[in-house]
Amino acid sequence: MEIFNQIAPLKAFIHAQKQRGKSIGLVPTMGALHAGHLSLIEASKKENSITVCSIFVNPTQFNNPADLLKYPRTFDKDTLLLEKVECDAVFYPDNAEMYPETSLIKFDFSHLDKVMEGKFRPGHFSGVALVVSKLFHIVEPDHAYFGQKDWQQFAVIRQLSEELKFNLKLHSEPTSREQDGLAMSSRNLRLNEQQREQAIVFFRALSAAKTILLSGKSISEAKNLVKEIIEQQPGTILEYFEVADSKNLNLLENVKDSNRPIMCIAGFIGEIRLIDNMFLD
Ligand SMILES: Nc1ncnc2c1ncn2[C@@H]1O[C@H](COP(=O)(O)OP(=O)(O)OP(=O)(O)O)[C@@H](O)[C@H]1O
Ligand SMILES: CC(C)(CO)[C@@H](O)C(=O)[O-]
Ligand code: BAL
Repeated sequence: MEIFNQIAPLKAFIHAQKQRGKSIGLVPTMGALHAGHLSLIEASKKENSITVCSIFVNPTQFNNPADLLKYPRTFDKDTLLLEKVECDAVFYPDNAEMYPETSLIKFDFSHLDKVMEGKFRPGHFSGVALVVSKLFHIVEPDHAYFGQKDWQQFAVIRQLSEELKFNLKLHSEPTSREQDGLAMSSRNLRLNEQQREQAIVFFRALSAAKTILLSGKSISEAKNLVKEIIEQQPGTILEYFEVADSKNLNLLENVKDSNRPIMCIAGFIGEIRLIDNMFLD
């Protein structure tokens, strides 16, 4: 497996592969890899001759400096995992390689980045869009793979890719879960044993909301139920629970107003912020 810290040699590698007619799959990550990330690598390997995984903890997408500081960094373990699944190349740049001393560009996605994650993490999606644009420019992939767990991120990147005419196909892969249902997440590494048990509350709340929504109850009844479930679990705080149209992210008051509604949740276990989501079908 090739490891690149710099853009120029990575571009030369990609160029040589493309000249040989190889297709390129890109899996952007922030490292601290888990089975969810590896499922994206597997998906890319199935459809491409060369898979590139990027590992970069992107400072411009962090609205909370403590979150950036404490973000898990496990590069040595990550490379072992990537070797094991036979990823072809890793791009592991530092901040200076990716950003000028002063970064000025900001993105605004109108409604798409004003709700849910965008509302509670101002500037987050601007930072995501900026770094993903850079990665798409550098790697020029034929396919790029993202996880359903960050559904709003996928909607924003789809808009970005359409508007900027990136010539690639985007894929959203299903959320990999622990045995008890907890969505795998790099931030789970920060949970202590008790918090790890408590963290299942978000999956439990989504599952309970799905059951009552499918039985015909209203979204406001589902919101009350979710609030109740989270309040009953000590050490946890609900930030939001919303039901949205999965394409345009309009928040719904009635599930019948969308062809494919998705329930999205975010909250804190102690100071660790986690998100999850579930489709209603
Ligand atoms: N459980 C999962 N199953 C499938 N894909 C996932 C999962 N968790 C994250 N991903 C995807 O992996 C890619 C990289 O995500 P990232 O490195 O931020 O990991 P993460 O686990 O989401 O970390 P965190 O949420 O703590 O930032 C994203 O496209 C993300 O949606
Ligand atoms: C897409 C991404 C790698 C951009 O930094 C990040 O937001 C993530 O890991 O989901
Ligand atoms: N997986 C989303 C990246 C973030 O939380 O910043």
